[in-house]
Amino acid sequence: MAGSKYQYVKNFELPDPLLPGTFMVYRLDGHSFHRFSDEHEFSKPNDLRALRLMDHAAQKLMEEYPDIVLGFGESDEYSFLLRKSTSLYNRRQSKIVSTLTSYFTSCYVLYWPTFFPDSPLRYPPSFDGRVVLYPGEKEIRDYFAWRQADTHINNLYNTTFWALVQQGGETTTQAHATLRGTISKEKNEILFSRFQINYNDIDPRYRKGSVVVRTEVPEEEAPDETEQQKKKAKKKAKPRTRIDVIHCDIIKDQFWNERRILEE
Ligand SMILES: Nc1nc2c(ncn2[C@@H]2O[C@H](COP(=O)(O)OP(=O)(O)OP(=O)(O)O)[C@@H](O)[C@H]2O)c(=O)[nH]1
Ligand SMILES: [Mg+2]
Ligand SMILES: [Mg+2]
Repeated sequence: MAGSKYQYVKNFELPDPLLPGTFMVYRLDGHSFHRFSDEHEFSKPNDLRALRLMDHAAQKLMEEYPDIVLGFGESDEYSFLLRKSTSLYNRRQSKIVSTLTSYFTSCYVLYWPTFFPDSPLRYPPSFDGRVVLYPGEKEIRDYFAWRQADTHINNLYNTTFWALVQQGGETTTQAHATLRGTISKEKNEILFSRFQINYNDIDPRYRKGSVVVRTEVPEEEAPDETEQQKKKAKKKAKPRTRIDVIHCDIIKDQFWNERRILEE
């Protein structure tokens, strides 16, 4: 059937497949969260509620999309690694980016009241999304190292900045000036000598960001299952997994050696 005379316009919709056999990293970032965090009075330098909500939305996304093998979050952003061989939506770029971004955003809004029980949403938050393809394991390791190094740099800066303002009585302009041109060691020294803060004692959640991984669940760890559920679970070829949020180093080899993240 030829369809209607209008149908030719469909030909303007071009396919946008992502190169097969490459690693796909999908990253989203809160749109204008500088304003959003102000309007919702996020605490400075880090708002635990907001970070936990991001982590929760990331876990929900990974529950929905089994092809995501790793997540990493900091501030208003999250990165997700998809299996190299994923055929999610036939690797159609816009379909993947728009659906994942929309699902994460919906989760962020749906679970907002759980994490902000005393602070209703004042306007609808939105996130941008993108996919970047990487050819090999080295680039994937370096990508995640880049994001975690960024977490460290930003957190050290923000922690020192807000200590100068909140505890040191400096104005934000003065604090900017105090920190201009300082290296990490100097920020650590300001924190320690002026505010008795040992940077390494700060919660790893803030220093390392959030790492979301699938962990295989050994059978004895699910004690409330019935015998029938246990049998059913055993029958399944795939081991059962749990989606955990941890705050560990992902720059060194150990994390990657302990897990089979980069395997098919
Ligand atoms: N107070 C506070 N602000 C936060 C927190 N997490 C993120 N933000 C804010 O969110 C911003 C995120 O930075 P960006 O993503 O670079 O900037 P943006 O304003 O979202 O702008 P675009 O991403 O370009 O749309 C930070 O600069 C902070 O203003 C937090 O835990 N506490
Ligand atoms: Mg942003
Ligand atoms: Mg950001």
